[in-house]
Amino acid sequence: MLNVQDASGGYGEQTVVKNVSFGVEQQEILGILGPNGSGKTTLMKMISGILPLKEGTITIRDRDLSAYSSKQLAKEIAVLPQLHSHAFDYTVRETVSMGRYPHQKGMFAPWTKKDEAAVVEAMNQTGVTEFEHQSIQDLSGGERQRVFLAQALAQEPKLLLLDEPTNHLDLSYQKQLLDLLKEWTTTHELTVVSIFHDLNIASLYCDRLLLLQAGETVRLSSPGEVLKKDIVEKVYQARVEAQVHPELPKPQITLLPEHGQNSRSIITKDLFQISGKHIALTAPQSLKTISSAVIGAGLGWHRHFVNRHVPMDYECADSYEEMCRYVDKNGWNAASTVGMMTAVMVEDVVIREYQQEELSIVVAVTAGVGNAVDVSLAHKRQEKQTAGTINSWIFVNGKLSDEAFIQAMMTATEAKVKALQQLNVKDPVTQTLATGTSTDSLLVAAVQKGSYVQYAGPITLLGKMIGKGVVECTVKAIENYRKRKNGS
Ligand SMILES: Nc1ncnc2c1ncn2[C@@H]1O[C@H](COP(=O)(O)OP(=O)(O)OP(=O)(O)O)[C@@H](O)[C@H]1O
Repeated sequence: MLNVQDASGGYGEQTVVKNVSFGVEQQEILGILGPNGSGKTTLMKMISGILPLKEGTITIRDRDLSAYSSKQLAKEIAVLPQLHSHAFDYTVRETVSMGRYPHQKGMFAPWTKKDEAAVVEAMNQTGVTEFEHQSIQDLSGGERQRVFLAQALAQEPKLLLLDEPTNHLDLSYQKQLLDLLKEWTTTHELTVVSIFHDLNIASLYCDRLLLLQAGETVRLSSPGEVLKKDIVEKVYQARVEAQVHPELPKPQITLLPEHGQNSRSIITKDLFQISGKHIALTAPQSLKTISSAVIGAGLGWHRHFVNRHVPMDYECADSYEEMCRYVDKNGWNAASTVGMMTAVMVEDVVIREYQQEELSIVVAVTAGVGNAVDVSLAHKRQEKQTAGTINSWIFVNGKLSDEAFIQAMMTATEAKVKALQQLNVKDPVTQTLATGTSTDSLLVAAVQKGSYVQYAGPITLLGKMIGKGVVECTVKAIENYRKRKNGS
């Protein structure tokens, strides 16, 4: 559709865009990214024919840009420039109707049914029909932006050039506008080239990205290949992290500000509060967590940690909601709490501290083995899940990588199995060695300050402490449980 070959351009003597080459397929969305002043708008001006090339060629449908008359070009390309505050005193309908100009034959050409249909569709699709008879001067920035998009769409272009289209739009209209463009690429065979400052929006909606720096191409590829931590950090001169999107295989860039959580918070045994109803810990600052808890599960940042006693026959249609209510009622905020449940007596918890070199951890375990399970034979069992019994918490006074968080979960799980072996705990149904209970839960939480921990497998510094700590605490917690059972 569009082909840019070795294109250079700029203003007067100054060459701003240098030797840029790329092609855009029909129905593709190409995003142009780059820091302020990197030449994005200049390149757009070159593509739309406003700014002549100093070198190279640009073709649209294999025909050189210079071979098109301005009216012919307007039938192919529509441009939505960056929104400016000034606007003429036209109504919304008049403004959108101007988009039909390239399709009209002569000054006094009749307004055709096709013109009317294109204007109505464009206004409907962009949600501006309700303002149809209002002056665009009376609209908000976001509403005006949608009117100019409607004008561009009414033009029925094959190629749409956009400069920061989501500027001024709230989240909902950003999504609507970009969903609409994506849809038009298939329904109207539209091709889109758009400048973006928001890297994450560009990642979500663009098929490919062109990243510019000082007028030159840094990279031209899929979002996954362009939005890499090292590339973005170098080009934008900012600390970032590239993370996964929860639903799509598209990277999302998160800024890492220079201000972090200030003081270095250390988790110690003294922070635990144990009552007959629960074990609770409120950290001085939020901790990064990974857990399989009832609330606050998965990856997150949490400040409150609760392991709550529930009766053996606890049954609730929505234990998540019920647990949130319990946590809120007790004065913690459910959104910042990792909450677990256990049927064992919480007074029997075992909490111990471990330290090696610069690194320290606190392990807390509540354990009961009434519903112990041999995972290898669990497929033979039919009974329902009951409240969790072996709940393990591991607090790390260090900074963990993502790998370390996951390896810490694995190491802790292996250690728990070892504790059950040591005590010869059996699955009461199969009479084979148990590997856990039916609903065990695990938390790894880290202060994310101090010693950096890249790995947490069994023979790493952290892994060794987790291995020793979880085995010792689990064994002791099961002994406490057995003592109470035999004693009662
Ligand atoms: N009309 C002009 N005359 C002279 N120089 C210009 C003109 N327009 C832009 N420039 C210069 O060209 C360079 C690139 O500007 P351009 O607007 O293309 O950057 P950009 O990547 O779109 O920036 P931004 O993200 O800030 O919109 C800048 O150094 C700018 O000062």
